[in-house]
Amino acid sequence: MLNRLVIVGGGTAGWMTASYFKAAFGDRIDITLVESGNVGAVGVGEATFSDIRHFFEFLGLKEKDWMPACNATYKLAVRFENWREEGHYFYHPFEQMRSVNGFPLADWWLKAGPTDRFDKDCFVMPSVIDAGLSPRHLDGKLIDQPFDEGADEMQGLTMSEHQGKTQFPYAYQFEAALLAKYLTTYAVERGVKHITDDVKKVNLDERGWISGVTTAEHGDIEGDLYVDCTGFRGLLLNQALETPFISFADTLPNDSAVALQVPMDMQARGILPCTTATAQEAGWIWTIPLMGRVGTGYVYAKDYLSPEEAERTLREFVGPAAADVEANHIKMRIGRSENSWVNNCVAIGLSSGFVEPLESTGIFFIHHAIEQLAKHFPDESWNPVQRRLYNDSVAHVMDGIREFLVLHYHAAKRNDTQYWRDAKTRRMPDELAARIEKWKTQLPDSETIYPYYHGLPPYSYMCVLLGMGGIEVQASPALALADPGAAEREFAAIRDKTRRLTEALPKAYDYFAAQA
Ligand SMILES: Cc1cc2nc3c(=O)[nH]c(=O)nc-3n(C[C@H](O)[C@H](O)[C@H](O)COP(=O)(O)OP(=O)(O)OC[C@H]3O[C@@H](n4cnc5c(N)ncnc54)[C@H](O)[C@@H]3O)c2cc1C
Ligand SMILES: N[C@@H](Cc1c[nH]c2cc(Cl)ccc12)C(=O)O
Repeated sequence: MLNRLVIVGGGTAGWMTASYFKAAFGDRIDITLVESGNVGAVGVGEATFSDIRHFFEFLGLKEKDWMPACNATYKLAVRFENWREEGHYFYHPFEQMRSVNGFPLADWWLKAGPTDRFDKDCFVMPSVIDAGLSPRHLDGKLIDQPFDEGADEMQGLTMSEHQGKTQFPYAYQFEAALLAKYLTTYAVERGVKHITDDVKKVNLDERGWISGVTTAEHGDIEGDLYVDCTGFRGLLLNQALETPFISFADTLPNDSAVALQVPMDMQARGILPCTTATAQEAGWIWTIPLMGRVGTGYVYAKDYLSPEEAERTLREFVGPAAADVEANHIKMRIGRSENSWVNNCVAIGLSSGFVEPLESTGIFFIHHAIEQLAKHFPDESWNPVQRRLYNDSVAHVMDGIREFLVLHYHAAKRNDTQYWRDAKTRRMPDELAARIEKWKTQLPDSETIYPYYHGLPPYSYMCVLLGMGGIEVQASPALALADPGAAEREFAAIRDKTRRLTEALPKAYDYFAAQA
């Protein structure tokens, strides 16, 4: 029975992988994780999809177990600021689009004669976020959602099995290094062997399969399946096995970032419970509120901006609080490995692929890859069909998210710099151009978005199209014949629920302070 896993790399990918497989297979799997004490983790990666709750549920962890240890907060949406024009913002929330008489409410919104805030008219959460509120009451009760932690609907489902059933109203934001540290303890307590050392050589047999890794001080480490969690360098998959990397640079130009971890009195500042993406002259700045600090960074294209200019802009954006904070400059490898599982090596995390952090998808990629590896875990036959099924699923998720991110830049109305003008004319994935033509006539639905599971529902595409404002969309002609009464009642119900929640819910900071 194949049951010896050797994981190289101890960032978020390495420790999520180690923890998950110990939770999945217990003592029936032998896991060694080796991580360098000299080569740091990338040091960012703080916001998630709401699906990450399946990961913590699978590990048997409740929010109260891990959130305080990771300075974590809730993320109710991504807030896009200044993507349409200066001063405009909209949300991409974790809230399903309601449907009236078979048409999405956004379609009725278009027919009714749009206001400038489709999100506040069609969803409840944007107003909850604007008010800086928590989605849980001080007693921990979640706003009326169909399920909560530990509910039957959460048990045993992978993310892909769960999508479309119910939409949990929030995701998480946490300090990446603290999560890796928390998961290290979780994994080592359950038997993972942790070695701090540098892998100096990846040894291949005559077939080109990995026979072991040689470390600087702990000799050779041998296993059955090797998991490359070495980040952008792809030490095992891309370097040792020479697996080609497919660049997405022709459609996603942002290849650089500069990050700051800014200590902050969050009680005085207050917590806006979302990740904010503020458009800039040559990219965008993320702002992620955590307990005790703010994570922020400028994601940009080096063809349009130098690292020095990016850092200067970021420091001006943050203000005096950034004065004594050291900047972390990062070169991002944008794209994906041709295959993430080759022979007996599987890459998970940045070593597998990455598409810039605009919608916080890096950790979603890790979680998806882990679930798929558990699903397709090999036996002695090393059935190539398992590898093919795995590689197809991982490639689809990355290719789908790539399309979704490219849509953001093509749909953004602003055109005040060469960067934003080029965003309109830059090549896009062939299929996306065809999809956009359809969406100009009919809002996205499950038939017209990227056809394979990639973690996003049609309403996410509606949010981008209606929020960014650069692509004209129209209401379904059929609505001209339909009775608007039901839609009007739905809009009124949203306004009523918004009023009740914004009157009843606690401030986000107050909720977390009460849980501490
Ligand atoms: C600017 C930026 C912002 C991001 N924001 C988000 C976000 O908001 N949400 C999100 O989901 N994702 C985000 N991501 C992606 C996220 O950071 C990564 O998915 C996550 O950190 C996982 O990284 P990793 O573990 O694959 O690699 P890394 O964190 O780089 O870890 C690599 C590991 O390999 C080890 N290593 C390297 N070489 C050797 C060697 N020779 N021997 C032994 N060990 C070695 C290192 O010590 C380290 O432990 C962001 C990425 C970037 C670049
Ligand atoms: N499965 C993802 C899809 C999703 C639905 N809404 C959002 C909003 C944002 Cl900011 C990211 C992702 C999503 C999930 O439920 O997290």
